[in-house]
Amino acid sequence: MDLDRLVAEARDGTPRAVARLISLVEDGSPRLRELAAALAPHTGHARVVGLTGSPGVGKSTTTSALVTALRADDRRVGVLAVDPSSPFSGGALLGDRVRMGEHATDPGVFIRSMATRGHLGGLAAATPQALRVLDAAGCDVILVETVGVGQSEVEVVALADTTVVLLAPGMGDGVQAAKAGILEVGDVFVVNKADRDGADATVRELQHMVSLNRREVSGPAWRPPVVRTVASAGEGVDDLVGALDDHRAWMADHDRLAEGPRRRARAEIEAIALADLRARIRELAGDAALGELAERVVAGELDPYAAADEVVSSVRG
Ligand SMILES: Nc1nc2c(ncn2[C@@H]2O[C@H](COP(=O)(O)OP(=O)(O)OP(=O)(O)O)[C@@H](O)[C@H]2O)c(=O)[nH]1
Repeated sequence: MDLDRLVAEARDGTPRAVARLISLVEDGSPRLRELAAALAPHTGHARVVGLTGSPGVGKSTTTSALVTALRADDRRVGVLAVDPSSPFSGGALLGDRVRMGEHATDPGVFIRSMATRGHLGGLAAATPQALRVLDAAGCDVILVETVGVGQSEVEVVALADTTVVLLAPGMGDGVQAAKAGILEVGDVFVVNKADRDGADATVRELQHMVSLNRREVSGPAWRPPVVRTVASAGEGVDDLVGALDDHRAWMADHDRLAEGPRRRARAEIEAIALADLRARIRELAGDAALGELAERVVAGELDPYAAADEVVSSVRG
């Protein structure tokens, strides 16, 4: 496979090339190192918006409505749906095309879901790599959507430049959000299904929680807005786009635009390094040396920390 040609085709906006490159990422291809080098000169343009929220809160509907709004503004859009709990790639799943049906044939939109079947560094490494593929493909905005609100989902959306947390009235979502730690990562909060009873109460509860949650910071702090939407009717979506742009502008004004890319790079480097170390330790596991260390720990001659020190120093060596 000619990687340079694939990258060139992806840069021309060929959906098949983009899809193949993301598959390489997903599968943990041995050529990822080469791919990272080939993509590097063509990245750094896209802004990444993460969306998270409980199942059923309206993430897909909101994402789709956002795509419509961004396309009306002639921005090229990537959508990456990440499911940390699923071993299945959605790349070829019908579900995506159904979910994003109206955008499936728009050449200005790339839609892709991703699992990390073979990727050693897991999502922390795979997500930034997939984002770079979409960035190189010329996306102005990439929407990263996760399924659910568990810890790993929160970690994924926190890799974004702007993180959107969605809630809906009457789901006890505020409490759940606090538990899952998503109040800390939210730059913009959305109360979707604002056509339902209890929307005002949810907005108030959220505004209160967000104000309590504001950490002591030395410099000026961004105040996360709470936006009301009825995504299924497209209502409030322009306000959401406005809030995203406001956050972007605020970050630019405060010289903080590099924070997102830096966070992604850190997560990626750490994940790759850890995966590499783990692989080397596993290699050692087949080795007589590790068996010997285990024997000595069992016999009480060595404590496990000292044994681990020996493993680490032999991996280093
Ligand atoms: N009343 C109302 N219904 C909505 C609104 N937005 C979405 N829905 C409906 O809520 C249901 C769930 O929406 P999805 O967009 O699939 O929700 P999701 O959060 O992506 O759900 P998962 O895919 O399960 O994570 C669908 O039937 C939508 O039509 C809204 O603003 N008001």
